[in-house]
Amino acid sequence: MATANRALFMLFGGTGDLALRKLYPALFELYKKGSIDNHFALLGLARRPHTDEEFQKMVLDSISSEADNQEQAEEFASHFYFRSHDVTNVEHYRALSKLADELDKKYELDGNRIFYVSMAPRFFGIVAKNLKDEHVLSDNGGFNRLVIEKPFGRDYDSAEKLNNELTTAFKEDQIFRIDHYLGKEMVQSIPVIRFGNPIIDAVWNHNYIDNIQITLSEKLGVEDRAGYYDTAGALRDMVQNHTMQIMTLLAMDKPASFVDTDVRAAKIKTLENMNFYDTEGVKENFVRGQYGAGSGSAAYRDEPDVPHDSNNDTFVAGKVTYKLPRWEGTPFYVRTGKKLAAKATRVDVVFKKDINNIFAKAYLPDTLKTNVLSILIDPRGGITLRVNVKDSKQGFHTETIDLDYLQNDARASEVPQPYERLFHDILNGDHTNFASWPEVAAAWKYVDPIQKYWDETQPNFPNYEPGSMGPKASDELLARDGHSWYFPEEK
Ligand SMILES: NC(=O)C1=CN([C@@H]2O[C@H](COP(=O)(O)OP(=O)(O)OC[C@H]3O[C@@H](n4cnc5c(N)ncnc54)[C@H](OP(=O)(O)O)[C@@H]3O)[C@@H](O)[C@H]2O)C=CC1
Ligand SMILES: O=C1O[C@H](COP(=O)(O)O)[C@@H](O)[C@H](O)[C@H]1O
Repeated sequence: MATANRALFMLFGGTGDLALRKLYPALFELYKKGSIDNHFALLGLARRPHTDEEFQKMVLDSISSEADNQEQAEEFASHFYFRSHDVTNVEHYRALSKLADELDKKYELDGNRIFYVSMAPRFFGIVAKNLKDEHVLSDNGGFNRLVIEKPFGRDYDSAEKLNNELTTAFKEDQIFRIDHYLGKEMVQSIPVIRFGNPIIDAVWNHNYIDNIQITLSEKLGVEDRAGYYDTAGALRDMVQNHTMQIMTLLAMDKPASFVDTDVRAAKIKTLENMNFYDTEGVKENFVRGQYGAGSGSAAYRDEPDVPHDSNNDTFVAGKVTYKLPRWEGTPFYVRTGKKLAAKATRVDVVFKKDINNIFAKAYLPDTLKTNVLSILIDPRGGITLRVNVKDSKQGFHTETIDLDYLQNDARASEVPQPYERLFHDILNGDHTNFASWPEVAAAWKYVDPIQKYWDETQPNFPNYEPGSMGPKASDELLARDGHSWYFPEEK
């Protein structure tokens, strides 16, 4: 049985989509597992008024598919309180402090407070400042932790400004920047696959690895999020954060230990050692795309709330290289986009082929293929290793087989959702699965010149069909190096 943690959660944006769809179900899972028990309370905050009872009803509805015991669900929901609160109104914070003290006393929370800001990013800084200035932070020996949703800025300058605002009120070790991909089971498995297996650890370098491919592809389009997405685009929405975090876990040198400070140090070194591109580099190494219409599906420019002349990117592919000796000459290809052929988050590690192929000399055609280690993240976790074997026919020929591990239904249903894992880490004060400021800063410094060049040049959009794997330029990017995307695999 896990040790229960005590805390008061203050959720700014407590009636919002994220809170109701993801955060309350995640907390309920922790409650069912005993990671939080009767010593917790959650104060939901938003402008429109609701009674505690109405709010508890919203919470009950939001956890209905996780609840197999109504009594337990109601007991959980009874820990939820609501206050109408405008985050821009300083006076509203004064009442919060008193209420927090009362809840602290009622539930014996040891003064532990978690401030979760789940609202539009323009409010992140002001909430942090007001919490500090209006003395809502606990001062009786408990912890104060600030959780910030994405996006963390829209370029380096805005991210730095936001970070300065946050750090006038909270110290770096009190800030948890959410990247929900870091809460995914198979993303967290990457360091174990690499450093927990000597046979993999030993070959994880440019001597053996030809290239690494990272794909975050979605079947869905922009849906109803054009207001945000059309001002962001795939580069900001998916590359600066999720893709870079996955790539960093793949590229980092072995941390001194797996405690959060050591993991962060290894990640920071990796991010700061990417080869940052100038304009020529961007032109050569990054391509963008936007989906057009096709097979009954609307073009991006015809989606609700998208301007008809939008040049926003719904697809990005790029080639990333490092200054690290481990990766000399080994490119990392990344790709992400909407309205693609499949929902697939995966890593394909393509190994070098043995140049001294003794079989080719003796037995005619060279049918050996490269070894490929695939780490499957979504929709189903798994690992596949492509290896060469002798086929079963007369004579001596080779074929490839896949050594496959795919989570079965039972295992998949046990896997905690990302927000459940991340809440667990926040309660335990573990920063391993959260981005530190230097990581965020380096990622923005990498992405900014790409975005700048794209903002200054006219793309030829739309340039890919829904249901494809993006524009032709994405394939050409790899073809230039004599490579091709491994996924979807040719069978
Ligand atoms: N929804 C999602 O799937 C995802 C969301 N995110 C991030 O999570 C955050 C929240 O997103 P989401 O839940 O979708 O947003 P919503 O628009 O659904 O919710 C916003 C919440 O903030 C409240 N709010 C708005 N203005 C104020 C104010 N001035 N003072 C107090 N409360 C206010 C709203 O209630 P009221 O209007 O009553 O004040 C509502 O509860 C964003 O940073 C987003 O980028 C990240 C990944 C996925
Ligand atoms: O952060 C985001 O992620 C989702 C994709 O997340 P996933 O867990 O379903 O892979 C993406 O659709 C969204 O645009 C982006 O903001």
